Amino acid sequence: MKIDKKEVLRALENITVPGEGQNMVESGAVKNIQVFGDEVEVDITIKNPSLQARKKTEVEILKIIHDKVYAKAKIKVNLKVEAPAKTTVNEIKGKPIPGIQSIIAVASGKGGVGKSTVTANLAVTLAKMGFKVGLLDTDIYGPSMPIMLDVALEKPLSINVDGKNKMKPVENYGVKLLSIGFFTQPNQAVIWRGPMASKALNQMIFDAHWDELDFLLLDLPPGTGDIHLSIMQSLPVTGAVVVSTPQEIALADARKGVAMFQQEAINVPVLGIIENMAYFTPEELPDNKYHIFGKDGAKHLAQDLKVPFLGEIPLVQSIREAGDVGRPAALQNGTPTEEAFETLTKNVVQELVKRNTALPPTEAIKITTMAGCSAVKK
Ligand SMILES: Nc1ncnc2c1ncn2[C@@H]1O[C@H](COP(=O)(O)OP(=O)(O)OP(=O)(O)O)[C@@H](O)[C@H]1O
Repeated sequence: MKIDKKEVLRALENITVPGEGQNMVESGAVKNIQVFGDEVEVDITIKNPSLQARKKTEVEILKIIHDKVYAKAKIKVNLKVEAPAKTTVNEIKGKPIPGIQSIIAVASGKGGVGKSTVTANLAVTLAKMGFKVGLLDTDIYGPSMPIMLDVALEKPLSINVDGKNKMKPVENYGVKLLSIGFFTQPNQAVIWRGPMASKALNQMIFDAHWDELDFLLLDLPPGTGDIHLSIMQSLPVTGAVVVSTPQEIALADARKGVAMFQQEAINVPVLGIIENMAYFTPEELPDNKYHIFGKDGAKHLAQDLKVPFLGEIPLVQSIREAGDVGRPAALQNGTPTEEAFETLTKNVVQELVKRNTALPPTEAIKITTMAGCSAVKK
């Protein structure tokens, strides 16, 4: 009996490789077929490396050739596995929050590096640029955003939306704000455990009427603890920025911050690193730069970690004062500070656009274990 190669091909068109949509001929999995009388040799390459997939492929090839071509054919299957290169892109699929285009998490490894100050200024700058902006202050350890946006004495109202009671964010300078700070007494130390905090955060996200937003900024608590994991678990974060000063100990923690977002279980794209307090410029000597905390530390860290460097913000007395009186410095007109925040904000938006064209949407992350997150307290 002489087997016809074309018949073998036709037979193989009836079966697929496990996990691949097209039949194995169409998908290109079948690389070669050789026939010698009643002997058939099939070379096939599959992507799925599991033993089950390899066995199934082999058995199905034998079966279909025996069924459709020749019941006594002597068949040899040469199976090769070529798993696709593991992508470093975000594999997490998106379940976006209706109406919210992008969620940007602002993190810092170390406390006090100016993460909240930078977040508040990013928010008002985005609003000045005409974007619809929301800001969620998730810093359970020290929610400072109500003060920075001068709404500390206000409270979110309850409104009815489609028959449901929703929390209406407080708004100032074109920025909608919800903060843990609205629900605690001003001098009350908030010592919340992860699950409590995450419940409150969930309410501020899903039981709030944010309406349409181009950007929702998240002011994360400092560090890389379980609250961060809780947030990543419940929110489709589009990208993260990490704020650091150029100082060595801040940089070491910023490195941990970047690593936290990049670890496999979280895998949120890092849009870049921001250097705050990059240098000091006295008001009376605006051209002088004193690198109090070191020079270009965060820039070098960004290069080292191969993430974008988003810009530097100087240490300026008026930035601190503006934060204290609740009118972010970026609201100034025509000052170098306003300019610095504008450049920074443009860079963040640019990186976000790049990210959105390169990667799929981020889904709320399903973390089942905290293993691998070295900074998580046991
Ligand atoms: N560029 C800057 N120039 C001057 N002062 C600044 C600057 N950035 C931040 N500050 C001041 O530094 C202090 C700490 O800033 P901020 O509260 O924003 O830090 P943080 O990183 O959010 O802190 P934490 O996360 O620990 O609450 C504040 O008093 C703030 O006004």
